[in-house]
Amino acid sequence: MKQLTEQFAQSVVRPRARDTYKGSFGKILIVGGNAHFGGAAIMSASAAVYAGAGLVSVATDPVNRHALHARLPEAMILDATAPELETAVRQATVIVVGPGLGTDGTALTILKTVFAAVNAKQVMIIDGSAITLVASHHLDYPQAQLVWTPHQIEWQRLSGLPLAAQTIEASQKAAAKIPGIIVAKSSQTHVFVDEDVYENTAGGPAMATGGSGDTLTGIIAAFAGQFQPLDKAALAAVFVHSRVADIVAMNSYVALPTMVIRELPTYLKQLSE
Ligand SMILES: NC(=O)C1=CN([C@@H]2O[C@H](COP(=O)(O)OP(=O)(O)OC[C@H]3O[C@@H](n4cnc5c(N)ncnc54)[C@H](O)[C@@H]3O)[C@@H](O)[C@H]2O)[C@@H](O)CC1
Ligand SMILES: Nc1ncnc2c1ncn2[C@@H]1O[C@H](COP(=O)(O)OP(=O)(O)O)[C@@H](O)[C@H]1O
Ligand SMILES: [Mg+2]
Repeated sequence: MKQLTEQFAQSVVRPRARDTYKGSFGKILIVGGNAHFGGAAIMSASAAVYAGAGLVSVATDPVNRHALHARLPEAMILDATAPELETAVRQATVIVVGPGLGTDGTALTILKTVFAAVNAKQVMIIDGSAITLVASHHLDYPQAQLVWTPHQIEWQRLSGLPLAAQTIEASQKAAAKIPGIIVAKSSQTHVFVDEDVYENTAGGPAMATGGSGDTLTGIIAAFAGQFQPLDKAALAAVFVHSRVADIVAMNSYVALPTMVIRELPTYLKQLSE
């Protein structure tokens, strides 16, 4: 098993080249946030912007429009149920689907539209409700470069492994049957990439608060848009998310997602130097 360390993240997060523009750092589309879980999409999008993504759009329930614009004017917005969703998916380089999407009929229709529109060159991060929908509706895996970010119950749904049976060996076996990178989140997150297992060395119980996973999706998306190859970008994102939470937790009982997001640019600057 390999360890995810700061040294590794440092090798991925490099200073920005001078001859660049916003299009150099990824065009991210976040698909999520129904009328109840708008915050999840806002946290994912905020994390993407603060982790350096070039352009971020959010396809969400229109009820979230004002909240998103007020919290994050850097992001663009579209109605997830409108025909523009398909075009937005085609134009993105990285798509996040699932944070706060919900699991009702509308959510399923949105997810199917996204899966049908992606192509093999695009990166897609599948999280939260989208994982639950894939498992419960036995959806075909989409043709894209996939990163799955299940928590333990979502991993149970996707892999069929009950929580108590989720040993590293069993999870690795199950991960091998699913295309893409699996970020199996828990108090001890493991990442499965091809034959390799990576163990996160950062993070702690201050992260046990709603929205921590939504935040991780935005960081992975931003890194996928900025750094290659995808496996290194995703691994570095997992470490950075937890490390920044540890830094916040030095002076705070809980590492709220909004606090972690705010600290990202400072930590990334230090890491890149
Ligand atoms: N502010 C917001 O809008 C938030 C929206 N969220 C969204 O809500 C949707 C449902 O996500 P949930 O994860 O709550 O729902 P799930 O339907 O996946 O529920 C998980 C259930 O399993 C239980 N559980 C036991 N062990 C667990 C473990 N190790 N990790 C996680 N759950 C464990 C929980 O108590 C819960 O009852 C997702 O789309 C998610 O993105 C959440 O991220 C919370 C914050
Ligand atoms: N006790 C803990 N120790 C370390 N990391 C934790 C702990 N509790 C939660 N986390 C991290 O917080 C995140 C929670 O993700 P998730 O359950 O999907 O949250 P949400 O859906 O509410 O955003 C994961 O990255 C997980 O590893
Ligand atoms: Mg989650």
